Amino acid sequence: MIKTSITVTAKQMQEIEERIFSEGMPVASLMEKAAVFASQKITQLYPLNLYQKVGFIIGCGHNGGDGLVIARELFLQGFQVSLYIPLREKSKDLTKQHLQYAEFLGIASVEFIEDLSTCDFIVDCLFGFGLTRNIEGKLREDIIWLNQQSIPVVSIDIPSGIHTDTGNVLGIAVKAVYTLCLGLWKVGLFLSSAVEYTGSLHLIEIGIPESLLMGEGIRNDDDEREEKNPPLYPPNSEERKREKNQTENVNYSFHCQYVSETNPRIITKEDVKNCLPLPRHVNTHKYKQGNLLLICGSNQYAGAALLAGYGAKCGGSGMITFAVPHGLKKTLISHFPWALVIGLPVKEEGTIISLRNLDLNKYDAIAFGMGIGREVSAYQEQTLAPILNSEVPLIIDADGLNILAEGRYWQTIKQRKSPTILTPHIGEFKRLFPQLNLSENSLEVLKMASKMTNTTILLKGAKTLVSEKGINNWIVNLGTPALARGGSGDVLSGFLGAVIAQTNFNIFPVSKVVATCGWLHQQGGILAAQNHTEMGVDGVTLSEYINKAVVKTLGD
Ligand SMILES: NC(=O)C1=CN([C@@H]2O[C@H](COP(=O)(O)OP(=O)(O)OC[C@H]3O[C@@H](n4cnc5c(N)ncnc54)[C@H](O)[C@@H]3O)[C@@H](O)[C@H]2O)[C@@H](O)CC1
Ligand SMILES: [K+]
Repeated sequence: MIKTSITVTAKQMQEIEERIFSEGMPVASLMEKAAVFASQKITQLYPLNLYQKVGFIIGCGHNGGDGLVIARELFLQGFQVSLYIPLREKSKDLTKQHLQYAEFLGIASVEFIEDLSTCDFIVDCLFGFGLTRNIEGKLREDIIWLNQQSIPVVSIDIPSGIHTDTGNVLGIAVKAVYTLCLGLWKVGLFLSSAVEYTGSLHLIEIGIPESLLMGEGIRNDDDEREEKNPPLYPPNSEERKREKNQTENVNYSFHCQYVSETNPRIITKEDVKNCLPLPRHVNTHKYKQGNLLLICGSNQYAGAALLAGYGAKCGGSGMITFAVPHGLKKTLISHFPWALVIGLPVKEEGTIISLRNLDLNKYDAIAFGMGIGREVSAYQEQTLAPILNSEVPLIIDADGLNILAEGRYWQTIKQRKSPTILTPHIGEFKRLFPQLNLSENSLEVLKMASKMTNTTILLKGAKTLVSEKGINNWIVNLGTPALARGGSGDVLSGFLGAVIAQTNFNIFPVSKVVATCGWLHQQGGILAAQNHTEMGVDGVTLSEYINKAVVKTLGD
């Protein structure tokens, strides 16, 4: 269902609702529907037998109107309801009407927010997508007070104070335990500045017709599934490489009158299942299952090469070759007896100084940079330059990104015909693109960066974002702080490399496969933390759980 995966801006949501209203749906009916469904969710989360006293913070717009309908429903079910209505005089007509009826029913209003201090939970209906300017004055004080209480807060549509499009905090914002988003996901909910405010996210289905969201060019999962097992090619055939690896702005997103094709989609479990290189063709062999080259490690950071190897192991590629400092060869072989290990020359400090005469084009994917050390930068002409000139899908991570940040190779990258995937965390992103201000609007900045560099960027953070050339954009709506640990990124790069090596980009857009890997990486972290706590998720454990995440996802 496209409704559960698309994200919208405030303007797009307004336009969609305007259309629904212009086609005959009364505004009050849509509000009633949204709020009644939201009230049902609230009573599931806070059943009356356990939670009797509920407070509402009611704004002047339709978010406040929703709040009054929810308050009415809960009151009629027997909850003790108190309303705090700081902007009463400015209320919109529909909100006023619901207020009048609430008062008729005898629902209590309180004068100060502090009067809600004895509530079992509070419902935040101060502002929704109509918030346009910073929250100031008394309202600001109210939200500061609210955030200091230990009373759980449920935000309706979006935590009041969060910008619907950028996720930025407009002065101050409510910290919710749950956010019940109405109808369609508001994009700001998934952006890093909003993450600590939203709590657990739930989408409330309000019956927005799918026909309004569909349009020409939608590629649905069934199309993809049919094409998933294309004819098998002889190994290393030039024809296969050309077909498989070169993508010319393939755009698999939807075209809809109201939602831009560049709006990010939430990667779903179904997307993930569909993008995995499974099931394997019965007549396959190792060179048809992806030939991955990992160029990684230094004497100082040998562990990064190992962790990339563990990540690659769970990505299932048919052949894995490590190109590492020759001093690491024995260690690598002892961990990965099934892999080929090529020793490369190093300088005294233990960093790779040349790729010797590696035939890079014979691989199906290359992952470069994990633990290579910053000193490798001095040898970039012998290391990074030939890699960028290869005609192979390429993943660049860690110190590989730090070399890129020196800025000499953007032109070469832009001209690459095969996919280039960058996997920075926020600090690396800022070093790569010092001219861009990530905190202003992280999504738009990411889109801009991937567009101007002709790359796919996976931006690591509390929520992972993926943008391919600014066109195909994805949000990974899963995350765990258990992965905030050295080595998690190396595992991801290896895993990505192994999956990318098996992917035919004529069938799946790079961005979707990258988001799939990001999703499984997080899901692996979540499952690992469930069994080992957030303290117990080291890189090796994580890699085991990525495989468990694959098994669980396929079984669900
Ligand atoms: N469009 C619709 O009819 C529907 C909207 N729904 C609800 O309506 C919400 C959007 O309603 P609105 O467009 O009325 O917007 P809001 O309820 O978010 O509030 C907008 C009001 O707040 C005022 N305002 C904005 N920033 C302010 C600030 N910093 N300080 C003080 N006042 C400020 C505006 O002047 C306006 O009066 C959604 O989030 C959702 O909860 C749902 O009921 C479903 C139907
Ligand atoms: K709200």
